[in-house]
Amino acid sequence: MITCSAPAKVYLFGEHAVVYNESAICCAISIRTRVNIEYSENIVINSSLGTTGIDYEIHPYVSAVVEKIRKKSPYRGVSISIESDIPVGSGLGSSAAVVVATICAFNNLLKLGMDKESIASLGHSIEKEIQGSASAADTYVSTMGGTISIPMRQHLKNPRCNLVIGNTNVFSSTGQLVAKVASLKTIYPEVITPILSTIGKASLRGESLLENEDYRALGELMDVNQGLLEAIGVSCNELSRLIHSSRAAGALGAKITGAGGGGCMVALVGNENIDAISRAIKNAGGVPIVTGVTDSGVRVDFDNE
Ligand SMILES: Nc1ncnc2c1ncn2[C@@H]1O[C@H](COP(=O)(O)OP(=O)(O)O)[C@@H](O)[C@H]1O
Ligand SMILES: C[C@@](O)(CCOP(=O)(O)O)CC(=O)O
Ligand SMILES: [Mg+2]
Repeated sequence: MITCSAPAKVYLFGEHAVVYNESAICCAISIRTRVNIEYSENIVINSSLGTTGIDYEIHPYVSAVVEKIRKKSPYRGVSISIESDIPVGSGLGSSAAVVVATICAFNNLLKLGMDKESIASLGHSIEKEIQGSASAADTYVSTMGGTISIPMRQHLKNPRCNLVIGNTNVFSSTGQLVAKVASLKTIYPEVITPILSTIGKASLRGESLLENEDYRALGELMDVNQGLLEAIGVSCNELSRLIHSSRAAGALGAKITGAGGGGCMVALVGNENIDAISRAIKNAGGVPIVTGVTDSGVRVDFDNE
């Protein structure tokens, strides 16, 4: 049996815009998905979503990994069992974490010799295939850990601040939200393209603010980024309520993380305000998760093969 795990992520800047090659800043966070794998007679995939074989309805991402790896290196069967602390369909990159941890598990079981760059790259091609179109951000950050600017794939300083996430518990599908932005961009290219490019500029400015540890300005620009996400139609009442409540309770900045339309927001928070902001999120109907950045990307947790 082999167990590999990979982290969730939040976007400080740049979701959606990054799909169009604009800049983004992502942080890997200390919430993980673990994938156990062992040889078996046939293919079994077990998770909180159900127990299946190759099944693109229930387990599209894991099924795609199983089939892609089989083409690279044929094997008879495996049993895959997934345990995850990452809420599914909520903007924290559960799809990327499960893809990357599953590839890593195969890499060790079948001794494929893939390095982290090739794990991230195969992960990205699978996100693209299942999601329709996808940036490299989620799979790259989940593979490498830390704070990373995309598309340059540069490691940045981790923010020395807390991240308080608020989950609306409203499920959203990344593929659908990405398609919604694509459709707006096709209908109103002269309006939507500059918004996406302004998000990219906020992210680039965010890189130097992070370097200088100017968290007040970083938070202010995260709020600007949120305004632009509202403009492209990826927020919702529940998210806006959590975002405004955490700002009122003293967050340095607060915005959606990930695809939006439900799922999670993230607030940048100084030490003194963690409790007040968690309470504000709860009172506004959300579930708070206090977390921080992890440098630990995908890793092998257990291997007795
Ligand atoms: N623990 C898990 N086990 C199996 N599949 C998972 C798991 N977590 C996520 N997935 C897959 O990822 C999909 C959600 O991905 P997505 O819509 O991109 O949302 P997000 O990545 O923001 O959580 C799920 O519908 C499922 O196919
Ligand atoms: C909206 C997007 O920028 C991020 C999606 O993140 P998540 O799947 O909602 O965690 C899409 C992408 O980068 O592929
Ligand atoms: Mg996803």
